[in-house]
Amino acid sequence: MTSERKYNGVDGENEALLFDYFDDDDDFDTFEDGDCGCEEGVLGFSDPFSSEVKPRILLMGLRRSGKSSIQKVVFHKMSPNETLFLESTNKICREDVSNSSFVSFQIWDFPGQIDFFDPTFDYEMIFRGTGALIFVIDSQDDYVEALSRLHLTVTRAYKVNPDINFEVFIHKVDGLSDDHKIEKQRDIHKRANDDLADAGLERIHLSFYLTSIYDHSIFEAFSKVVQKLIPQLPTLENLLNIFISNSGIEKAFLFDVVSKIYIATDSSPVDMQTYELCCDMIDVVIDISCIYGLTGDEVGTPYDKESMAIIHLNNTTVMYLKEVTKFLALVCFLREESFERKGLIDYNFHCFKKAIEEVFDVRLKVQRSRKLLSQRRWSRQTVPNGTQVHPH
Ligand SMILES: Nc1nc2c(ncn2[C@@H]2O[C@H](COP(=O)(O)OP(=O)(O)OP(=O)(O)O)[C@@H](O)[C@H]2O)c(=O)[nH]1
Repeated sequence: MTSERKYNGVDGENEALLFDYFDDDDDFDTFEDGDCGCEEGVLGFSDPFSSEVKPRILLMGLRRSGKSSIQKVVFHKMSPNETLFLESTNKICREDVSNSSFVSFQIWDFPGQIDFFDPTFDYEMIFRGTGALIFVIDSQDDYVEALSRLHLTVTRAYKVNPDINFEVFIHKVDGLSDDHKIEKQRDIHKRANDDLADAGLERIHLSFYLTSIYDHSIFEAFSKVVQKLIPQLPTLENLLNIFISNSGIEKAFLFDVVSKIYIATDSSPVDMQTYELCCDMIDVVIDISCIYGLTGDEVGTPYDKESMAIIHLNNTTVMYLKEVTKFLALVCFLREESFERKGLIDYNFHCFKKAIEEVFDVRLKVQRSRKLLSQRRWSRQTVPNGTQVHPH
């Protein structure tokens, strides 16, 4: 479930517009449209008391590095081949992703050609509210320019907000052999870190991922980026560890069904094949349910409380999928002999699900109390006839 909103262009003559929108020191998430001088619907925060500040993920990199394709494939189910026809982005595109209470963030896709460090462009405001900055490097192209751009972006961003997670996607690796991939990663890793060391900024941590939209690597990389932004991650991992160790399960993933991002898994290592099998299983469940699960004129994903699936693989492994919440599914791998105790697994799953609901509840309560607090703050700043008084 995604909603897309586009900003006015920021290249050429429109650059100053963006500066105007952000021309304030406060976090704009709490502003009404009128307060920050933005065009109606541009920022579109209809609830001025909203305390939910969605983590912001920026997609940056040179032109044609693949930023828009990544966004379209991961969040719009666009097939990789269709991205060949994507036009170059000439506006900052913001997208709200809120598939579940846990997976809730904004993605900002930056046009490759903007002069990000133009003095009229308020990059400080953008970096201040950012949780993760994904820098996409086209591995099939010469990456010298991309590396210097990465260095410039990271150092500026770090100055404004040292808490940003810097994620480097070494992208389009589908055309490279395995040896070549590793070699490229090593080279890019070394050069990027050497540049930072030369600038005396060794403390900046860059994470590197080999990605392609033509396989599951892009979903896996995005999963890891998103997981770092989920404050409840250790709790979720802990719950999954307890669940699998008491149920004879070998591996379990908590998936966001729509995007196929896994938001948590137990602490055993993840291998790519297992992850791919989970994604395929989700596709099968959704496809079969779409064909046979809908009764009439219903629209949307036929994923509900009844959704579950069991697949027996030919290597004595069983895959078990169950609905956890409206948007989340648990996908488990276990041996056939462990699956004989399905009753126990289902009971443990019931307890696991309840625990997840409790984690959601705590989050909701925190949000409500924050909202109440900010409402009180606003009403104190408002005189009886409703005119707003700006505090000095
Ligand atoms: N081989 C390969 N091609 C890719 C991959 N990802 C994107 N591309 C191609 O790269 C080209 C550029 O992709 P875009 O998504 O438009 O790039 P962008 O970074 O958004 O470009 P700008 O909007 O100009 O900044 C398209 O033809 C895509 O099909 C990938 O993983 N592998």
